[in-house]
Amino acid sequence: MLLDLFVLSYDPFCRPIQPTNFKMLMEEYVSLCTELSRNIMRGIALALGGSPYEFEGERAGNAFWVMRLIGYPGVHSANGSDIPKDVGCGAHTDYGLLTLVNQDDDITALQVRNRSGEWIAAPPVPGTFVCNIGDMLKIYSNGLYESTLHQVINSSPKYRVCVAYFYETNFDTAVEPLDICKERTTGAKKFERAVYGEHLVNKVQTNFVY
Ligand SMILES: O=C(O)CCC(=O)C(=O)O
Ligand SMILES: [Fe+2]
Repeated sequence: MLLDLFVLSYDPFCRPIQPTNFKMLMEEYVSLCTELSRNIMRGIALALGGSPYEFEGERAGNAFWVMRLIGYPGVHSANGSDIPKDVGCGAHTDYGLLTLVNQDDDITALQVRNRSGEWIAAPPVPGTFVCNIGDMLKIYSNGLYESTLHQVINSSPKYRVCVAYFYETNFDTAVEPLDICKERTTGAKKFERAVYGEHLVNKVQTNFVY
């Protein structure tokens, strides 16, 4: 994996003070993404047959969020034949509830694995986000929503920027299939209970090997 990574989360002291409007813009962006994610989750809760507020309160009321600003260097090759395949991000599923991916409009690098096991491109659609389902939503919905395997390969000569906003349950939340989702599937739970923070730490330790 080869990329430039900057991670923003709760800690306001981690935010750069240069350029001077960075902090203000990021805070505004995060607040809009949080509001949008909350509304998407309300729509999903309704679609699952629950109340719109199913994922609030104890479940994700005080949502944990992380935002990654990721830069993927462009690939330069003298003869076009030796393009390295490692400028990107390896195959993974996201950890939490939802991810809002805001990617450069003119580079197709994000790929998603479909049900037949093929990798298909998720080309940018200007003015839209790609919305990934995360592992916690897969568990809550008892598999009615799948956390999609995805990867990023930047084989373009251009530097690609992606801003990924992750909307997650509270760190200490114990997540298990909702009754309404069990009833709509086999009646039995397909996934064991997971504490979100433990799942996160475990995945980060196994996904990012230094
Ligand atoms: O760069 C992208 O398009 C997606 C990044 C991603 O999947 C992630 O940060 O989890
Ligand atoms: Fe991801």
